[in-house]
Amino acid sequence: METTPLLEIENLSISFKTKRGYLKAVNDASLVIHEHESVALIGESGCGKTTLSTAIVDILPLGARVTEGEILYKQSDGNTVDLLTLKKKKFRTLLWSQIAMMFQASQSSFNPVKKVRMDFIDAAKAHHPRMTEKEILKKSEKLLTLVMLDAERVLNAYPHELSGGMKQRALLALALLLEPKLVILDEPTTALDLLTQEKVVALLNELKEEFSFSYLFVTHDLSIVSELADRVVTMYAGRIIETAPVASFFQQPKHPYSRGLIDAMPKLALEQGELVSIPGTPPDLIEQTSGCPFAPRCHRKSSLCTEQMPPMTTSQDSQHEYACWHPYLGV
Ligand SMILES: Nc1ncnc2c1ncn2[C@@H]1O[C@H](COP(=O)(O)OP(=O)(O)OP(=O)(O)O)[C@@H](O)[C@H]1O
Repeated sequence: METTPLLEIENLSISFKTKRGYLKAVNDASLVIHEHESVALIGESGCGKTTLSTAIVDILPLGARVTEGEILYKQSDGNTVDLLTLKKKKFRTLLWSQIAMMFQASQSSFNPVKKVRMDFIDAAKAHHPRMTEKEILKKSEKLLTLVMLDAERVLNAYPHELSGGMKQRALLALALLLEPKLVILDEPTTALDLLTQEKVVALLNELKEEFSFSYLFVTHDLSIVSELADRVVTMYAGRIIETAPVASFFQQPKHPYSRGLIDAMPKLALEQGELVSIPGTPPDLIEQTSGCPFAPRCHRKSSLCTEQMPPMTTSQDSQHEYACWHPYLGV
């Protein structure tokens, strides 16, 4: 595995201004994505996955503000820039050409009154004005075929003429058009039926091999994580609480929350026996407490847990990083 960092998120905090006060959706999060690496961001609903990933591509929702941190990106020319302080114009040149995204809401990003071909042509022309339409369409056809679509039909269709699954795959082809180095996918398979899900996961793996880019993908589905990720990052209450290589994550999760997620996973749990859900619900992120945010739901907690937030610790074999006073060690 190549270990050159492509994206380094350092001590990132993001708050939403709400009627009840500031809600800290991302809290001091640090995360590295290496070149050619596929990283899965997991955690229950509302733990900050989408907020963190939208910050990378500068599409934070209204009311959200980065209060601290850096997002360092190594550009194709080798220079590193902080995406958070980059001028808008420069940022736009990076977007799609080096960093592409496919978000839950992005199915509606096709222009509803134009044929799909125009989205491909406009995207390519914006970055490569000298590319001819013929060249763009040839490349688009190749990519659409790769994602198992009838290229001619899709390019000549209006978005509403395509099913959800077709649109999702067409978006993937569009995201790859400019050969980005990093692709950010938010719930890439959520809108798809099981069979199409399997195809898309297989396809994402193939595409990664063919184009050797990096993925950051957000998902609730741990079975996809096991098939697609090289490394897993667990978030809870806006914090990153564990990161580990995928095999080690599933075999020996250190943080009780990661273990809880695995035990609550139907497909994986059934093979091993019982399926157990995590009691309770994530905390209100407006009320920040000093201890570990998972403590109220954790069966391993001690008084220390409710008093002090555990620091990020590296496991003895250097495989895991976890923030827990009472991790599962030697399992
Ligand atoms: N527009 C908004 N205004 C106020 N709070 C928000 C807004 N969007 C998200 N939040 C809050 O920020 C926190 C993190 O939300 P986020 O959507 O990033 O979580 P998530 O892990 O991606 O959840 P999901 O898996 O459901 O997409 C949650 O507490 C959520 O309620």
